[in-house]
Amino acid sequence: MSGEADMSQSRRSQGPMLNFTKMHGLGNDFMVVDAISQPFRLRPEMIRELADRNFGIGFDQLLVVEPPGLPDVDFRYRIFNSDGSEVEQCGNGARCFARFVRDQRLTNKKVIRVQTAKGVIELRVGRAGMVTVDMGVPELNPPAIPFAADRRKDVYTVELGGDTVELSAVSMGNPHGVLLVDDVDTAPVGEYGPRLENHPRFPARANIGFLQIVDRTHVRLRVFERGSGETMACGSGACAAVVAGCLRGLLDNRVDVELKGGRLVIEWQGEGAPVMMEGPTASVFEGQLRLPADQPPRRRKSTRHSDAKSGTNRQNNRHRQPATSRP
Ligand SMILES: N[C@@H](CCC[C@H](N)C(=O)O)C(=O)O
Repeated sequence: MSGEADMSQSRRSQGPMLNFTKMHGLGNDFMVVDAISQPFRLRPEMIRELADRNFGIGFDQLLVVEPPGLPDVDFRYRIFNSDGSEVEQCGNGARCFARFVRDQRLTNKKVIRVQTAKGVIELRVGRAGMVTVDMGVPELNPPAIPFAADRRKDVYTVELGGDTVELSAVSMGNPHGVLLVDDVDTAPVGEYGPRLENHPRFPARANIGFLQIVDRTHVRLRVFERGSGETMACGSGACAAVVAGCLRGLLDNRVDVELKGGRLVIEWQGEGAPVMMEGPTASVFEGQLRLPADQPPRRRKSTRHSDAKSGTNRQNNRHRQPATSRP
């Protein structure tokens, strides 16, 4: 399926066309763009317009594929929330990213190393669209999350305008607060989500997870995402929730996380170990949209040559600084 979006009503003059792919991981949906062959510039207000589900394409996050800026890394991965803010991590997006770079034949590797704003993550492509992501070691030290606290604890008490809530604070590259609830279906996601997202104890804002323990290997989870609102699934939120549940002694090392959009398998062996996330990816349609006129020059089109040694397109292996897309 393919389509063309005309976003020209908000534009004075018209620029080149941009190819994109609409994808999702358990209903957490993305617009994914190859900015290696199509360097582009989008301002935050344009991202907000494109993300709009009535007036735009509609997505939770925009994912941008760029050339890496480090040696021994295949790509750089940039993530923008639907409010236009650039963020450090997106777990469901990372799986879709892996599928996208293979579908677009930007690489034929099955293990792909990707530079994010918070370090390098490794993506492993499996069968039938399944991808496993090494999401790195969770950060629990309050200033690094960032979360305001005088010392590290597994559970913090937070004042919320007259109420008090208990939450765990975890960074998976991006900040998360995780609350335990009896039943996700009746959890106050719409009320507490935005208030905790913007709580002064999370100076960079946060994603807020509502975690129901079913048993030691099975949980249910809803996540109110920073900059996007409640989504059908949040991969980094699922990782943070399992870390929080393990820290409280409630979970085993391998847990099925049931989200509105489906199920992820999360594994964590404990302090100092990376969190592994396994789940599906889906490609929905390809489209084109016309960019505003103020775009960086396009590179000359050339045939893609697969590098026999690395498996990644040679063009991509040049370590270019700085970023080619500047939303
Ligand atoms: N949907 C994501 C997380 C996207 C970023 C998040 N909203 C943030 O601001 O940190 C996931 O699957 O992890």
